[in-house]
Parts: sequence; C-alpha cells; structure tokens
Amino acid sequence: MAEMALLKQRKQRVCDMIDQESEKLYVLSQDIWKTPELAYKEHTAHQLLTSFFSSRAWEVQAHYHLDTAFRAQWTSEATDSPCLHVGFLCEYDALPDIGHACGHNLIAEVGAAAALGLRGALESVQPPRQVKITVLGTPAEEDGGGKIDLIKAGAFEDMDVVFMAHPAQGDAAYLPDVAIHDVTVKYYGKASHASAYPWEGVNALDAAILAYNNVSVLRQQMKSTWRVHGIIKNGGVKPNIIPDYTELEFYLRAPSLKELYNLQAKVYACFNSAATATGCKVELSTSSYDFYEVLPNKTLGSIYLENGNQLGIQFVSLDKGINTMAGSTDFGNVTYEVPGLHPYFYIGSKTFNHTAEFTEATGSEEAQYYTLRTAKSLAMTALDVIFNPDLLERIRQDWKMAKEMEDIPSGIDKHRDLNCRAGCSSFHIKNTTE
Ligand SMILES: NCCCC(=O)N[C@@H](CCCN)C(=O)O
Repeated sequence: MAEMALLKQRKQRVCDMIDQESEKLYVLSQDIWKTPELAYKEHTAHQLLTSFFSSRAWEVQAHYHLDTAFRAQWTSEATDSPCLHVGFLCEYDALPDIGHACGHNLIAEVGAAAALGLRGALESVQPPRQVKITVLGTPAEEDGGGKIDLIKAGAFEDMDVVFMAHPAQGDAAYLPDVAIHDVTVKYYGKASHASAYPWEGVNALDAAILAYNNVSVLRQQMKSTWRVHGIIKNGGVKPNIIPDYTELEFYLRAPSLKELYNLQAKVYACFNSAATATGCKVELSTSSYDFYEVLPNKTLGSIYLENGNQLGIQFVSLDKGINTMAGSTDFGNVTYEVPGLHPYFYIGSKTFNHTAEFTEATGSEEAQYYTLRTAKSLAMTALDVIFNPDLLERIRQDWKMAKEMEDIPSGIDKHRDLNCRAGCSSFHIKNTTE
C-alpha cells in the first residue's frame, strides 16, 4: 500500500511540475504555431526548442544529424541496476499554405512537457534504477520522414521505450496508423502543334489521364483498408502544344508493409501501362521514405489508458472511435526499432486535421488544457514503467510479437531494399546533412 501511495505522490509531482511550467509551455507552442515551417526547414522551431531545454539545464545537441533535429538529455543518479532510457519525441513541421493544421506545435509541447514532468518527479525521489530521459526533435513528419533519418543515424539505438502524442478529434490510446509509400510519376512525350500536325506528337497528358483512370478502375479490386490518392502537378502548358511532360504525385497506403507492396505492384502497373499505351517514357521516383504502420503495444496502451482515466480523459474505443483509419506517420518506423506509444488527443475541437479550422484550434488557448493533460498521462505512464520493472519485460514481449506478425527480418536496410524491390527508379532523400 505504501508503494502505491508513493507512486501516486510521484505522479502528482509530474502534474505539479507541468502545471508550474504551463505558461512557458504555452508560449513555446504558440511561437512555433505563429511561424509555420515546412519539412526540414523548421529553423525557428529548432531554435525555440533548443533554447527551451538549454535554459533548463538539459544537455542539448542542436542540429542533431539533421539541420533542424535536436537532442536534449538528462540522466538521474547512477545505481547498480542498468539505466532505463525513455524517449519523448517532438514534431514541429507545418503544412504548405495552411500552417499547423495537424497540430505539430502541440506535439512539440506534449513532448517537452512530459519530459519536464518526468524529470521533476525523478528529481524529487530516487528511482529504483538510473533513468535517462531523451527529448528528440524529429523534423519532417509530413514530408520526408525525419525520424527515419534519425533511425539510420542510430538515434534510437539504446532507447527502451518512446512516447509522443498527436492532436485529433478525440482521445485514443492507439489508432491504426497505416504504412505509406509516396511516389512521383513523370511522363515524357514529344511536343508538336496540336492542330497542324498532332500525329507527330507523343502526348504526356494522355498518359497522365490514363494513369489516373487506370488507378480509378483498380479501386474495384482494392481492399477497403487500402488507400490510393493523387494529384496532377503538371498537365501541360498550352492547349495547342501537345504536352511533352506531365507529373503526378500519389500516396499509396495499406495496414501493413506486406500489403503495401502488394498494392504498390498493382498501382505501378497502372502507371507503366499508361506509358505503353501512349508511347511515353515514365519515371517513378520518391523523395520520402516509406512510413511503416505503427505497431500496437497492449501493455503501454493499457497503462496510458489507466493514467488518462485518472486525469478524466474520456477515451473513445476503436469501434466507436474517431476513425477506423488514421493517417500515416514515421513514428511507425520508430516502433519497429523500439517499443513505442503514439496516442491521439482531443484539443477542444471536432474539426478535422489538415483543415484551416484545425489550424485555428491548434493555436487556441482552449487546446492547452488537453495538451498538458496528455503530457501528464504520458509522463505518468513512463513513471509506471520505471517503478514497475516487470512492465518493461511485458512491453518488450508485446513488441517482439507485433514485429513477428510483420516478419521483416531485423537488420536489413528496409528502406532501400524495399523501395528498390518495388520498382522505384530513383530514391533520394532531400536536405540531410550527411
Ligand atoms: N497519424 C498522424 C497523421 C499525420 C499525417 O497527416 N501524416 C501524413 C504523412 C504523409 C507522408 N507523406 C499523412 O498524410 O498521413
């Protein structure tokens, strides 16, 4: 009973620490919200967050493997037991034209607040083992996948458990974030005067339209959990010039990597056959890593639910949930490297992500109560893992089982191998510093 009372006291300390910093945390997320920056270009957010942690005696590494990534660390007193390494991730990239319409400014705030709260609790009481807290600034989630650059750089290598949380229309400990492959399709034809001698031309716009329509008819044979969505970014310049160049961008999604590559082969056949039918050349490329699905972790999820309920969170269940399908996130790749938890949290608005209305909601003061409550739940969950050693073993068992379900052998360079296998003619990642 004493142990339970002690743990309750430590959790209260988490909440008190976060509440003490609530104003500074609000300013932090507001300043990020007011200066929306795109993937790999989050220079202001990087500066704000590194200053925030440096001014609180964290060991900060700015420009950590990426120009706009950072790492902030704190370690408790050494003990005889092995150190337990907890990670909190901050996202802070915005969307083109509509700013922080996915609330990554609040993701950054949750990560920062949870780390402050956990450190505060551990400074007030000696944990049973040494604890290292790492806050990782992970840029470019919406485009590119900064977490994957950091995985490749070894940033997650000795972490035991990692947390972040994402704004949404309700609270859920887990939503099925799906695997995604982004592809750019370029058709090369031959220009000619569209009236005088059209027969001399090779029409790249015909190829684009055929490609789009091929995908549209493929939908009859797609699983209900698969998604394919795309745009025509360049359809030609003038009606009287037969287009010799067109460009499309598509996102392909499926609940697992195995299904994603099945879908990819079908969609690539749609792109390639459009080239054959029109005599165009086609180039398929990607400037983003494939994001994997987020692997669920039952133990972490149940601890989070328990802590969230104590703080009054009304969780939605998956079947009556916010949505049976979520988007995609490079946090999925992280869950293949280390057990992780990526809950969703209500911010006081039922509007939808990637809309101007959601941008307004993520910059509102009303979002703060829910944001800090989520940070408290995450930090309290980390505290349970620290003070309850058998939980870590159960978390690891869940993680191993979830990975076996996907049966990708660990250690292969998944990103390069799988993309090449899928037929991408070029695979380049922009803006890395290495
Ligand atoms: N699960 C969080 C969703 C965040 C998001 O919207 N991510 C993008 C990722 C796009 C990658 N090219 C998405 O469209 O799901």
